Amino acid sequence: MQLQEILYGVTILKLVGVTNRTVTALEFDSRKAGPGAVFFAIKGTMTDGHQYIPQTIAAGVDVIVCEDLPETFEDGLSYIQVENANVALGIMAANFYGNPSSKLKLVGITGTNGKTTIATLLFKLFTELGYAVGLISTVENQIKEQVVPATHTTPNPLALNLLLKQMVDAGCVYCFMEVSSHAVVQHRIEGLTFVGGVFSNITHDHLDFHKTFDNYIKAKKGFFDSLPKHAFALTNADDKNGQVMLQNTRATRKSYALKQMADFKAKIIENSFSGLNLEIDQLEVFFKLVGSFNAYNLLAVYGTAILLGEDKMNVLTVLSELSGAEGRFDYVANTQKIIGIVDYAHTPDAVQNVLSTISNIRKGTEQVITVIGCGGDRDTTKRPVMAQVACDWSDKVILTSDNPRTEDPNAILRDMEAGVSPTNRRKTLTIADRKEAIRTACHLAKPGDIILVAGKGHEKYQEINGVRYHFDDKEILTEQLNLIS
Ligand SMILES: CC(=O)N[C@H]1[C@@H](OP(=O)(O)OP(=O)(O)OC[C@H]2O[C@@H](n3ccc(=O)[nH]c3=O)[C@H](O)[C@@H]2O)O[C@H](CO)[C@@H](O)[C@@H]1O[C@H](C)C(=O)N[C@@H](C)C(=O)N[C@H](CCC(=O)O)C(=O)O
Ligand SMILES: Nc1ncnc2c1ncn2[C@@H]1O[C@H](COP(=O)(O)OP(=O)(O)OP(=O)(O)O)[C@@H](O)[C@H]1O
Ligand SMILES: N[C@H](CCC[C@H](N)C(=O)O)C(=O)O
Ligand SMILES: [Mg+2]
Repeated sequence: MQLQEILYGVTILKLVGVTNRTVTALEFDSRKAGPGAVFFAIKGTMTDGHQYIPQTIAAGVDVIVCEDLPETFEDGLSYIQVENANVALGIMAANFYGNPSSKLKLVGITGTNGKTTIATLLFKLFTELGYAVGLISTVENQIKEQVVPATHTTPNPLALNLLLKQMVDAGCVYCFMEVSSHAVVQHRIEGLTFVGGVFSNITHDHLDFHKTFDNYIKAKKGFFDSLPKHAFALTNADDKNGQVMLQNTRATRKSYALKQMADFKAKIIENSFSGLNLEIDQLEVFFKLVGSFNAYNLLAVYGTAILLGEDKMNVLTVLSELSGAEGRFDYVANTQKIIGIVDYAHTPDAVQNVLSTISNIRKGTEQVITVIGCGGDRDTTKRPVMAQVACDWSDKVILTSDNPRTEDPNAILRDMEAGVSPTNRRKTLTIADRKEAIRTACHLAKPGDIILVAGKGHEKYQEINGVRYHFDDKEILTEQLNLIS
């Protein structure tokens, strides 16, 4: 492809060299760049891509996109100075792959909790309704029935546009994708055309990256600010910041809520371990998903489907048959009727939602035993709060490791313990080995008790010092529950 075609829509501050040259690849990692590639020098959180420019030139790269031009230029090469290399990467990645997002109907879902659930339900719903659909999510990406492993919630612009192109080539009509706050700030979604945006909620998370809650709100809002006029923007009116999200959007504003006036309304009639009975748009429907927070997710899915022109009855009929996403309120029971629940709750709000759901459903005498840890190299301020919430809502809590990544697991546990009040201390144990923690919870449980293993959901690994060891909460919980039955 010609460089000048790929540059369409990019604001160039300064150009050195020609643009009528052929480009065969785009790359932002010097270690992968070679002849025919354009190298993007990105200022990251760990290092500055500009320092690798000489290496990429030595490897045969002949086009450099950067924010700071080098002091000297090599003959025959092209240097393109832009204000923000991430923005240029997004736009050029979209151009390079033929702007696939404009060739299907792309809907983005953002918010602290619920993105995977909403995106996955939309994927399943539209597939059942007979469409060819794509999915981009934390658990996995999908091109119709083909599964493509996910590395991020929202992939980098190159991986993202390649996936979208593969979806278009496979005949997909819709794509439902999660839009993380990191993706908005790092412009991973720059250059994409959305037909709709959905907001789930915003609570405490990722303050290591965004620094303040205000910045975090702005990041999520940035997605709605960038939506085009013909798109819809569907928000949760019950969330304190639901309206803020849509303040400056050009898109058509729509809302859903359980408590406020909204375009799409629902009421919880019954919430049990077998599912949710909702009154939705004056119809009473039973859904297989458990927990009042899922009433919001279901309503968001319903609203989106209606805004995309689907028939109300068809949507509700299919939706009532669907199960949720893997590792979200996933439960197993043994012959002694001990219930084990695996859930991806990894924020204070999600932990509280899951535990309050359990507490609303249980009959009263059973104990709730929670096994919980916090990830390393992530927001440290959520650690004591998550431990506190777990203690406040459980009869026993076992603090354990999540993905320590490069941190000392015991240091993470000390941060969590700081949130445990003196009165809660007597119901808390600390067992760093996650398998041992789950095993202990199973041994402490009596018939009828409920064990919640929170934080890792669908993850099939535990990351310790850069190595991912096989680890599956549901597998271990099932094995341990069977051993004692
Ligand atoms: C904090 C963060 O989001 N980091 C992402 C970011 O990396 P970065 O900005 O830190 O990059 P860096 O390591 O400083 O390097 C800067 C530049 O130099 C380049 N480089 C670096 C070394 C070298 O030898 N040569 C070279 O060219 C790098 O390729 C990069 O272009 O850009 C990279 C490429 O796109 C991502 O892989 C990386 O994700 C890391 C692995 C990550 O863990 N991200 C998480 C926090 C994340 O994105 N999570 C969200 C939300 C999760 C959720 O709540 O669902 C997600 O969307 O997944
Ligand atoms: N609407 C909701 N409100 C509050 N909590 C929720 C909601 N939906 C799901 N949760 C809780 O949050 C956890 C994560 O849900 P889900 O994976 O759908 O969210 P996510 O936004 O995709 O998370 P991530 O940012 O990690 O990808 C669930 O396991 C559940 O405990
Ligand atoms: N996708 C989120 C969730 C992490 C879940 C938890 N298991 C952890 O490792 O912290 C993140 O990267 O922050
Ligand atoms: Mg997700």
